[in-house]
Amino acid sequence: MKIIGLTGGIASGKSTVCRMITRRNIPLIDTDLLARQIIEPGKPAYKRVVNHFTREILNEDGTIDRVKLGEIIFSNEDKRKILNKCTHPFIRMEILKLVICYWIKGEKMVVVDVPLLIETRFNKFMSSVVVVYCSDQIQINRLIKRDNFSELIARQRINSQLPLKEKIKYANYIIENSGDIKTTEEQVENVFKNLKPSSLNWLLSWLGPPILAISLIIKGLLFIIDRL
Ligand SMILES: CC(C)(COP(=O)(O)OP(=O)(O)OC[C@H]1O[C@@H](n2cnc3c(N)ncnc32)[C@H](O)[C@@H]1O)[C@@H](O)C(=O)NCCC(=O)NCCS
Ligand SMILES: Nc1ncnc2c1ncn2[C@@H]1O[C@H](COP(=O)(O)OP(=O)(O)OP(=O)(O)O)[C@@H](O)[C@H]1O
Repeated sequence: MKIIGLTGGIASGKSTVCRMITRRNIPLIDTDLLARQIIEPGKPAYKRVVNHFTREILNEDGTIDRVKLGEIIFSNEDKRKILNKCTHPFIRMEILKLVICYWIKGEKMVVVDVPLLIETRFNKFMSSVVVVYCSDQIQINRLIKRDNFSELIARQRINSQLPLKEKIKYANYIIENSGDIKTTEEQVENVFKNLKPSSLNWLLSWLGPPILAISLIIKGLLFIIDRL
């Protein structure tokens, strides 16, 4: 199975492109959604996050106030690193579980939408990397408009990630999303026509998920050994 990593910058258009991908009946794993699920009360990362960030980040009903947590971590790099440490191992495990489910179902391709694909070096586990790109000015304008941020806050959030100009260096395919939706849709069509696995390719890439699983298990064991 081919595992396609889709990434980009904040508000560069990943979700917009993902909607086009799911309309093509290609399975998609949305890591922003996984990140939301693993910090729900009772879920594995919840306790870790609350221990580090205190009950100050909780809503009255005990759920994590995502707006408050966002304000803390996007204005403080050390705190952002702490949140990443609390959440990323669990997100990786959820991705792995879903990839294996799709593999068992016999899917030939799965797209994993990971905003921090390059920053976390998760791109190494992907068959191909697709970067959704747009110009700096358009990225900031779209972010301000969508989330109602001031320019300062928008810049702070953009600067918390590797610049898009750096990310495209790791891309096998770039989707240029500075233009209109129709132009983006045409590029999505072309990229995924190219990525469609041939039968021979499919046979070879069948080994993808087990290799991903073994690599992540080794990484987990090394992490545990390091902490002993
Ligand atoms: C900080 C949180 C609570 C903010 O939640 P909120 O609902 O406001 O935003 P959402 O999750 O939809 O993220 C929006 C975008 O912010 C960017 N972003 C999110 N987390 C991070 C981070 N740790 N570092 C840099 N950018 C990030 C991504 O581009 C993402 O697409 C949430 O993003 C979170 O838990 N982040 C840590 C987990 C993570 O790294 N997620 C990214 C996917 S792996
Ligand atoms: N080609 C386009 N033309 C006009 N508006 C667009 C285009 N692509 C995306 N947008 C708008 O820009 C905003 C950001 O797009 P989107 O939410 O898809 O980005 P994202 O990369 O998923 O963001 P995040 O990193 O925050 O999850 C949205 O309001 C979306 O409607």
